[in-house]
Amino acid sequence: MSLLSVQFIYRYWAVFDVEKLQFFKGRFALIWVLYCAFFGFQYSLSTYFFFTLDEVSTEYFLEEVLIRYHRNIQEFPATAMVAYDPVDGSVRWWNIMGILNLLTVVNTQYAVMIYCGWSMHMQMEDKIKNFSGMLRRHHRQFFKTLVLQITTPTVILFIPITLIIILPFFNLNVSIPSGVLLCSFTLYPAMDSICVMYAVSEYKRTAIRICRTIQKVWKEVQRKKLVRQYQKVSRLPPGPVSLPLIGNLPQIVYYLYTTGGVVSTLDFFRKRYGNIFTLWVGPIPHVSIADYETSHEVFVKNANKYADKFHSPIFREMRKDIGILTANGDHWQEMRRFALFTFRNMGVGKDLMETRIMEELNARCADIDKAAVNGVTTTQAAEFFDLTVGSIINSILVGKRFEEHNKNDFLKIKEVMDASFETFSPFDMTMPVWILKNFFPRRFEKMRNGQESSKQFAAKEALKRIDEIKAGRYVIDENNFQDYTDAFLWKMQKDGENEDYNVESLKTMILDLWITGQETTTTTLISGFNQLLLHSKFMEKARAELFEITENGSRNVSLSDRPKTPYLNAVIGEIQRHASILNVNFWRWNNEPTYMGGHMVDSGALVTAQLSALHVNETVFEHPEKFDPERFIRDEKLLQKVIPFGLGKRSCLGESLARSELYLIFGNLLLRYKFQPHGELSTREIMPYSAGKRPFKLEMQFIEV
Ligand code: HEM
Repeated sequence: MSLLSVQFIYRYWAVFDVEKLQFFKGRFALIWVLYCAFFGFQYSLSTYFFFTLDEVSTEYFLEEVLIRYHRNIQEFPATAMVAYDPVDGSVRWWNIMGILNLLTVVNTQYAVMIYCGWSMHMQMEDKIKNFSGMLRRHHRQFFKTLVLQITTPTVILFIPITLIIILPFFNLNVSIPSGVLLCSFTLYPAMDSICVMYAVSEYKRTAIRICRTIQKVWKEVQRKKLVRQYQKVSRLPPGPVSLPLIGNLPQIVYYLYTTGGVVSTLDFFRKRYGNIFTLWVGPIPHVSIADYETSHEVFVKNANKYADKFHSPIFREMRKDIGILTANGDHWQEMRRFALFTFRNMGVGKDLMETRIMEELNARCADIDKAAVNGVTTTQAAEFFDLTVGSIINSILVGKRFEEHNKNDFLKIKEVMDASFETFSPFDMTMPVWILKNFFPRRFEKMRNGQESSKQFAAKEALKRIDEIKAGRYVIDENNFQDYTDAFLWKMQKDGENEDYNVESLKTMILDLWITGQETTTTTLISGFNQLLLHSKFMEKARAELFEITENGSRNVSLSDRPKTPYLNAVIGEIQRHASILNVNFWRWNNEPTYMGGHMVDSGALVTAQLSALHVNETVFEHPEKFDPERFIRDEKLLQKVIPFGLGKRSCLGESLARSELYLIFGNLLLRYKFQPHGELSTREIMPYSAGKRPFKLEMQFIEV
């Protein structure tokens, strides 16, 4: 403030008494500095002496500061003004003197400025009328600048400060929003320069020139981008008109809103632009293929080209390219090869695995039978299938089954994983990591911790085994691995720990296989029973077929029965087509320009076989919205066009296991029980806006046949 009042004095003399300014030449210019320093010191010393924290003010602010800022006021340097003693109401003169001193400093400056300013306002025009035109303009502009320069801080700085100082006098119980005040204080330096640029025409012209140059450069960049984007777009498969930088986001958001979900939006674009279409998500073109032939041509015939998946920045940061689900390159290849090899050795798709699946199913059915009242058990489908499928995958991975007595272990793993996945929103998946880390640090930490604890929970048994091996209480039988963990640890023992085989990648692999193997199969089973309950005639026909081939249910249905059950196969095919559990399939990088369905797709684009859009393509599946297993009886070849497990190098690793589970669970449950809904059935899509679907809430009754 004293700096501003110096400027007022200077201007005043420049107009009315230029002679006086001569006095301040050379070392006498220091007088201006001394003037400012004098008031500055007075202000600082009075703050230091009068506003030091004492017992009363500490006590007074302790709770308030703790509640508002979560800090203890005694732990950082602070000054405080408390006008009255909160206990006995006596005036705290020491603080009052400080306040009076501040007011004196401020008001002295205002007095000087008001006197100089008012005199100039009244008499300046008369005084400068004989000056040259340019000088007159300069004087006017400098005066205007000074008025603006003092008005701005008065409004955004001094009035709020005065309020803070004055209010304690009146012992008013008001809460001042300190965040807003701090913002307005910090605006001051910027406002000061803007005032000068606004009032002084030379500065104003320069500022406008700089802005115009920036605008020109920006336009040029946009024009080049637009041209490049146009060139790219004209070669890519068709799609809606895209804008620079944001691409088709406005259209995507609009159609998500108007059509009610991701699948209907993709279906809308497919109908409008054909079976292969491009959507620009931000600056990256995403090519969706929604017919079987082109998908096959791209992802099977040219499989090697499409092995690399696109992973969102946050997953790249957290997963460090380890595991299988969110990894690429040599490590991914090795992990996939090893997992397939191990699953095969453990009998996936063969008798050995059938025995494991049936053991789990029998155990669950025993629980159902035990709970039956007059042959009827009512249960949540999610609980039944979660436990069955979770137990299968857990026993394959770490050799531990879930039963009634340790059901809570399973529920805990699932709860931790669900919570972890629910923290990831589409926003987190698209934002660069530095933005999340710097602007949303708590959210970022929550997501990271969620991932870590999911990994820790899923791999708990494997970590225990490592300790047991070290303590000599467990020895791996290399001729008879009990589970995936045995096989992995054996590889680590044999070859030594290396960048592919180490404890961290074992933990990540267990988590990845858990995630991919559990929710997918459960969602399909629940969605399937929901449809069968809605269309019981198909359930009855499938059951009749099963009775016929098992001599009236005198034995279990086995995987070897598959060729003899075309109706059940058709029912499962239709369940998978209809459930189509991924709304959006994983994206792959297109690493070199390639023709797809007659269109050239540039390198750098993302491509996928859009399974959900493919499964509702009416040119392939007539009335796709209808649940109609008999479409596959009428046309046997149509079943090939249902591809719920994807295609090519990154297709589902657990396809064989999942197919066995679906066949044995649907087949044997239909053979053992009749089913009825308990409560309302749903036809509504769950989470239509997310990348994957979630299981229905389905309560049903198991009725002994
Ligand atoms: C009905 C059940 C299942 C369905 C519908 C399903 C579907 C899928 C789909 C669509 C993909 C992505 C394919 C692509 O990118 O084009 C996938 C990937 C994967 N699935 Fe499954 N899946 C199921 C069960 C399982 C099971 C039981 C496992 C076994 C543990 C499993 C393990 C995986 C893995 C590891 C991947 C990633 C493969 C990679 O990136 O290389 N899935 N699954």
